[in-house]
Amino acid sequence: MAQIYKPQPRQAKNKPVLAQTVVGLDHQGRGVIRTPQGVRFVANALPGETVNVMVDGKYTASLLKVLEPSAHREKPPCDYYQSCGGCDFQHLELTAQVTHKQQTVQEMLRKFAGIEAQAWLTPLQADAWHYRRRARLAVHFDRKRQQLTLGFRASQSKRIVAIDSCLTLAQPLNKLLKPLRDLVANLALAKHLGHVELIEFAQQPVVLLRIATRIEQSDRTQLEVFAEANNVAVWLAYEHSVEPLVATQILPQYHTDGAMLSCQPTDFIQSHRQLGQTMVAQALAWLDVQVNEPVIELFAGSGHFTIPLAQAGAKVTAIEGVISMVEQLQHNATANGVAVDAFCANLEQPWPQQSWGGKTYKKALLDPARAGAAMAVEEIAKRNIARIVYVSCAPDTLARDAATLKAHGYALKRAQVIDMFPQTHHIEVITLFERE
Ligand SMILES: C[S@@+](CC[C@H](N)C(=O)[O-])C[C@H]1O[C@@H](n2cnc3c(N)ncnc32)[C@H](O)[C@@H]1O
Repeated sequence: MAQIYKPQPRQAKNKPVLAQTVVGLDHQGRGVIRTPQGVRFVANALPGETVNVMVDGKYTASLLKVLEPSAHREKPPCDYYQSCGGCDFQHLELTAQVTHKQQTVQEMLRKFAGIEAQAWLTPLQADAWHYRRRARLAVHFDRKRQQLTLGFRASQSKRIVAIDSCLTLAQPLNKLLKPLRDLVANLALAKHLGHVELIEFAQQPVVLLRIATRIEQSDRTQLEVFAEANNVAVWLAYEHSVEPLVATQILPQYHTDGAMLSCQPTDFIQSHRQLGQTMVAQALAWLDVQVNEPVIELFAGSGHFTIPLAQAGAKVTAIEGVISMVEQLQHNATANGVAVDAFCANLEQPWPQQSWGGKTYKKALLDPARAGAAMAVEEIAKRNIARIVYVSCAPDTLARDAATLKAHGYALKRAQVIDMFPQTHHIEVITLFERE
């Protein structure tokens, strides 16, 4: 047989294996080590552990072996844990997760705002498994192999990890994973599907298909059979609109503290099936709302805090940036027999141009997205509002905004972690600021 030259596969560059002690945990839940080249962050490593690592980036190293484990290390119960990008804290015992979350907020407030909370309340916790009421599943149809993959993205990657079950997903959604995959694989639509969302609502779960084309009748029929068999509502989200598969389908509903609210399935809802309501009750208690007191609520969504505030007797002015959510909030107020002034505005802009910007408010409640509320806290502070409850899902922007409030004479009276995202490093915290 003729000999031909075959190139050898390129050897991966030999990188040294280092034995290191983990000296801390960063705000993304990664272990911190000090190597001769500088600080590196190591996913899955815990403080106090001795580990073998390989430096694989300017700021990162990968964990090869745990030589001496931490007393807080747990065996992750999920089969997909090493590959799926959804959870990153299953290897850490739950109490230690929550302690770490509180310490992270404390450190950020100290470092970026020079602030200590006057009191830290015991963290609010509920189910730590099967708690998530919203999930986005990635879909890929391999045309060559005629094969469908439905699952979560791998960590830091576009790769999809096919999953049959998820330990953090609410059970009514978890049960849908297998039948949903079988269904989607048979749809002509599978090739045009952006992704699929599963959302748990009060009446029944919603399966939301993000699609780029109109659907064929054969797909429609299959989806109707699936909806009936699994007691779910199917909704279709196009680029600029969302509609139910069945025209008579009513809007989904969710519970808030003392009320039932409707929303579009594409609207934001709090991710923990129990702690959403708990958090509203806590915010109302901390605001200590009095009857007829003027309260401004920012980043109001479809009324999750607004309606209970109005039910408690406050005269609420609610601001939200998405017009359809403002309309929904108004509808929810009417349906629950309360009056609310709701306005659509971009809260990154100053308020003087706004009709509601010139009114007097005694108290404020804000629940921004991760970007925080830089402009809104400037505006609140200028108005001499006595008491502010700020709910945050990002301690870095909370610390930045807390610095603004401190500069205007506010003190951080109380803070409390709400464990809204167990088994992940994500943090939710509720804070109370008052003028000194
Ligand atoms: C974390 S959600 C909270 C929603 C609501 N408070 C709840 O509990 O369901 C943040 C809300 O702020 C809105 N939002 C984000 N950026 C905004 C902006 N620049 N101006 C006004 N609203 C904004 C979003 O549309 C979303 O409804």
